[in-house]
Amino acid sequence: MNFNPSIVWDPKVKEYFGHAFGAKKLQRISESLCRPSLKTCLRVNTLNSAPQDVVQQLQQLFPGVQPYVHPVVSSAVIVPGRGELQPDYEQCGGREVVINRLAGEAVLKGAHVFSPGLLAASRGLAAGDAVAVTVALERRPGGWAGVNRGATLTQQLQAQLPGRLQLAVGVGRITEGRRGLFRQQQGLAVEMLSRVYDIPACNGVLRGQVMLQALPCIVAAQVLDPAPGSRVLDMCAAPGGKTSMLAQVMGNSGTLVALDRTAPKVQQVQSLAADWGADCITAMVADATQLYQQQQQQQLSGQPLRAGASSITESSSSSLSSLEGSSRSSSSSSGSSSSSINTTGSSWDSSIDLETLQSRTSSSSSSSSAGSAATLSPEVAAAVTAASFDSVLLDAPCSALGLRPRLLVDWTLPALQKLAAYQRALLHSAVHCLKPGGHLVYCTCTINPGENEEHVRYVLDRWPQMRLVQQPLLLGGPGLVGPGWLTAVEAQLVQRFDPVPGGGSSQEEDTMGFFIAKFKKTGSTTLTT
Ligand SMILES: C[S@@+](CC[C@H](N)C(=O)[O-])C[C@H]1O[C@@H](n2cnc3c(N)ncnc32)[C@H](O)[C@@H]1O
Repeated sequence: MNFNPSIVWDPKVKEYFGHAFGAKKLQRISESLCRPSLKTCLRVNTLNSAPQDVVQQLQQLFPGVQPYVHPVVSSAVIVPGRGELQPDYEQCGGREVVINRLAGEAVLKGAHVFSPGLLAASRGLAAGDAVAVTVALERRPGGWAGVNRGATLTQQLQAQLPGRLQLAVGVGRITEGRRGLFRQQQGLAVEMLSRVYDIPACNGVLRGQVMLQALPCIVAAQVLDPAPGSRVLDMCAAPGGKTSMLAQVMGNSGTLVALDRTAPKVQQVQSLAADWGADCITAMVADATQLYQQQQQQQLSGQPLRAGASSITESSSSSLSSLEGSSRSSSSSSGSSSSSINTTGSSWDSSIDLETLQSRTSSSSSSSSAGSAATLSPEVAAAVTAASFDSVLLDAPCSALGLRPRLLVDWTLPALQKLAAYQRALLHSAVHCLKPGGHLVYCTCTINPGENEEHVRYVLDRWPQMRLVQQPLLLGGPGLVGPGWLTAVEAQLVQRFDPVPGGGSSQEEDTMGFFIAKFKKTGSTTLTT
């Protein structure tokens, strides 16, 4: 048993990324993506706590660990971890539990195993037994094809799950005997005794004083740098990490409108705002693609906004849901966009627009209203008017191909292209809501140039009023240069964090993959641009 994960890319995605990064760098990225960062980052709520005090409290919570305040980002505290380690599987005497991918990724970040993550276990386990914990990946060679939860790890099942032996994540102690383990639907199932990575579990610690937030996310909010008292729009806000950071930068003064597309997500933002005492935040349910589309349609048809229009619900902003679902199938129907070889020599097609996307997604689901103009509630329409924000943050829903650790990637190129079309619709809204003279920060947690540099090119080419500007805090490396991407000068103005140790501008960083661009709107735009 060992820990020897590898990312299996869809061949076309691999070709596209190989073209962007080169084979050697893609290999390095792939190796790091399946491993956790050894530098957990916590953001301190400087509205109520001093980073040095937080360091002292963390030292007491995690004896032997040496947390420190980040040398550049003073609101960030870094908690170092260790790995790779070699747990002693001998002590388990062949006893094993198999867990699913999400549970496996959580264990790599310092969690224990909870009941919903359990898939299978050896015969005859008793409460308190030490067990080897292995991970079975769905949908991939050597993965499981539908193991029933609660299955006994017989020789036959072991033979069906050979890949798990290279995904052993540690040794744990089970809380119940075999039957009890699977009877319970929630709660602790395996208390981890040793893991391949020793990462202090910081989730939920010092609530209200700190929150787990990757360093590039903190940088993104600092880069927007909204002035106290200004009007700020966070278009895709939940769970609210960056929203709360923006409130911090604004000194909790001014107006910070935070949107997300469903009520439960907006509640997450509200609850975080309450925990952090950030009362400049107004969180609202809205489909941010509609900020532009709806007003454009109303202008074209001369219709005022319908009074009493219902707010956006999950079903009415389902274009993204159906799109996310499509990433999990490699169906060629989702690829009906003709992938063409473009000038960069790769097979990325940036010509799909949201209308095409919506007509495709709505035709695949008759109940979906994705193809129709969803309505904004009158409250949102009143709060989010055209050209009224000093600063806009678009932390776009993305393929998350920078998040670590990630044991499985199932994105296809057509699915990534659809997602990019959706992001472009959000960019239209962002530009539309921004005041002349205002700033937009666009960021993602993906390495995919089609969701990053490609969109920067799109904005610059489409709106001459939008200029890339120098970012006040640069910890990442430059963007990608090339046709359809950036010029050498532009590349220096964006920042790209590669998800590898030393993947930013400093060898010290060990972050997730992330991308940040900052624009200034130098003149007004119209609804038809
Ligand atoms: C990357 S996450 C945002 C993370 C958040 N900014 C933070 O720092 O905690 C993207 C968010 O966009 C939201 N989203 C997706 N489509 C949206 C839309 N059309 N309008 C508003 N929010 C949307 C998703 O629900 C998700 O919460």
